[in-house]
Amino acid sequence: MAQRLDGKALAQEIQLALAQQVKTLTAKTGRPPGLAVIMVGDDPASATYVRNKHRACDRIGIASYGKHLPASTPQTELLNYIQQLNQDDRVDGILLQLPLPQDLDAVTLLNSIAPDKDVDGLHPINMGRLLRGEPGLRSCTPAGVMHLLQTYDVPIAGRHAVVLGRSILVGKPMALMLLAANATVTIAHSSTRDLVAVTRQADILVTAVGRPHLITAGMVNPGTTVIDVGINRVEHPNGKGKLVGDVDFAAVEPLVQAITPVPGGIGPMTVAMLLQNTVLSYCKRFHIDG
Ligand SMILES: Nc1nc2c(c(=O)[nH]1)N[C@@H](CN(C=O)c1ccc(C(=O)N[C@@H](CCC(=O)O)C(=O)O)cc1)CN2
Repeated sequence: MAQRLDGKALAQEIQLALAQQVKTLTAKTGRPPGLAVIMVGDDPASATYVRNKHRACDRIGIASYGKHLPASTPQTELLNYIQQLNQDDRVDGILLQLPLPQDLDAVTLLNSIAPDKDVDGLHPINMGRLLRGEPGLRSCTPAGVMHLLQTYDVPIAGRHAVVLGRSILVGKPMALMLLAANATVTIAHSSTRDLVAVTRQADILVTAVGRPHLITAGMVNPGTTVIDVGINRVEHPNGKGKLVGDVDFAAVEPLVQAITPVPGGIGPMTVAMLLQNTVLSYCKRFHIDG
């Protein structure tokens, strides 16, 4: 049976350590780190994630700012609000919760966040730094995957990592982070031919597609570490919703080296990395070693 990589437990450990660090830092500087989360519209899943982010901030002593705005909010109003937050000295991190309502231009809005407050790591400057192997704020989900792999001593250097999905939020930065850790990286996507042949070669398989049961027993090998980034809500026969990843967990778990569950895997690590990025950004602004 595979080793379960417990993201929930690791995220709790990280938050505990951050709480201690934030306490010391706040006593030193006289103000806590600040995070502004902007949510636009009423997507119920996003509302849950944003609420969880505020709660996590409260738990570890980060001050929460930000707003919940109606879906009808004009682009210019949002741009002005982001500018205000860019200039607000209490705010070290700004995050625009995705997805946005269709009428808004997410790229322009994300690009208007000051790069040194971009705790989501999605600004072209931070993406460029990742591409060039320079220090900078890293996207939270792939950073969480790397942290989990490193904590569980999963070998990366020289191994074949297959990343399924090519989004800006996960797939592309994930591939770059694995490459920076000296993996041989393949990015597979909807046009990849013979996907099974590709995934079967993976020492590390990261799937971030958003399709339940995409990864089946025939797509892995006994040495594979499977990282499931998918978060899909499916109907359970009892009528209640259930959260599943991209992997057919019951079928794949007995066949592989290690695997992350959903829930309890990469989701909680994403929030832990967001808090860590906020503290990093704060330390940088105060010229303190983080
Ligand atoms: N601006 C961003 N938007 C979005 C991001 C992001 O990183 N930046 N990621 C996702 C949503 N997300 C964080 O925002 C997120 C998703 C899931 C979880 C999580 O902890 N999931 C739990 C289950 C929670 C539940 O029951 O619903 C788990 O997997 O165990 C945290 C954060 C899209 N948008």
